[in-house]
Amino acid sequence: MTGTITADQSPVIVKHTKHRTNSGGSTGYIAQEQNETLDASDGAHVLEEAYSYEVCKEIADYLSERTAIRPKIGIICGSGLGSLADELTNTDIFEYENIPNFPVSTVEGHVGRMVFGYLGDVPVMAMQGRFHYYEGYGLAKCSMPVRVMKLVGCTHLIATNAAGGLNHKFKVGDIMVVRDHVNMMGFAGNSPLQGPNDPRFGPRFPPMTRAYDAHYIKTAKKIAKEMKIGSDVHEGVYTCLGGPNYETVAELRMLKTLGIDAVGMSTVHEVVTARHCDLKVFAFSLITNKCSLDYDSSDDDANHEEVVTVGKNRQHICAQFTRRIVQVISDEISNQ
Ligand SMILES: O=P(O)(O)O[C@@H]1C[C@H](O)[C@@H](CO)O1
Ligand SMILES: Nc1nc2[nH]cnc2c(=O)[nH]1
Repeated sequence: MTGTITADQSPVIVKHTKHRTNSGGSTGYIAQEQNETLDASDGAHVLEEAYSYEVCKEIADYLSERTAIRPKIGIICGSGLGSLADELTNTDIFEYENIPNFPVSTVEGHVGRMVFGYLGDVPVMAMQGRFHYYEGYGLAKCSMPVRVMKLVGCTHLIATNAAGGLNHKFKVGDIMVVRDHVNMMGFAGNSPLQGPNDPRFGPRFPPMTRAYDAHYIKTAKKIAKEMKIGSDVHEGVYTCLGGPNYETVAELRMLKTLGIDAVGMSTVHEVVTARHCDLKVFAFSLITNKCSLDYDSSDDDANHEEVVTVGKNRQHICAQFTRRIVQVISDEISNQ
């Protein structure tokens, strides 16, 4: 049975409230409609969009009240990888536009719906479409669904993305299991955790040294061998840039020098948010294009059509890979 939950079943509409964090008297942790720039006399501070614990809880409750599926694993489908969610059975589907306070997906290859269902026999919730900074959403808004997953009851996040390969060993269509990330946007002072901290989600200063669960990295490589795709599956370091433009040759050379194996426009802030609220994380990149480190190779400019096409071509293998990891995680959760 597949159910699509429509807007008319939605009594819960929570209005975002504009709020200045320096106005005193409250936590300053209230959802905002849009970025609000305070002038110099107000402290010359630009506020990010933030969703309060209460608003995230309302979204989580909205979903949980409309499905009987109780997932422990949340999945984010990357560009061209949305068909992962099409593999789910017995689904309850929520269009983003019908979920109170949810943003909408504006990128081709991101359908824009939250799908609850079963991958094999494991209940999961999957975002068929994520939110990117370049769409005009702040990082807190891009990552808000991760907190919703936590409040729905998830203990694990699987994040997938399409990325450009910098490591010369990577071929188009390969999978890079994310070993670690470099938070370039964080270096520039942009974090999904910016603003007042709500300890119900997690601590003010969360560690990131073990952001990607080493056990699942090992498990994924074992699964790859069992699937006889061991030589197509690598381990590496991912970084997210703001986009939407792809990188210059000089930027790519710099990233490679920094030890980065794949570059994209997502995932890092979702993982920071997930670790803040103590979700275990597994992530992988589908290498959809090789990054040009050479000015003469003008025929291999990155483009989104190629990204989505490679995603579609590799959807079957990515879905199988994900399904097997989900099964292992689920077995381990049951045996705890
Ligand atoms: O959502 P992901 O990170 O998979 O999408 C990547 C980054 C950009 O959104 C897009 C560029 O082609 O693909
Ligand atoms: N930033 C970035 N994102 C991507 N997503 C897919 N390919 C790429 C790429 O080459 N660069």
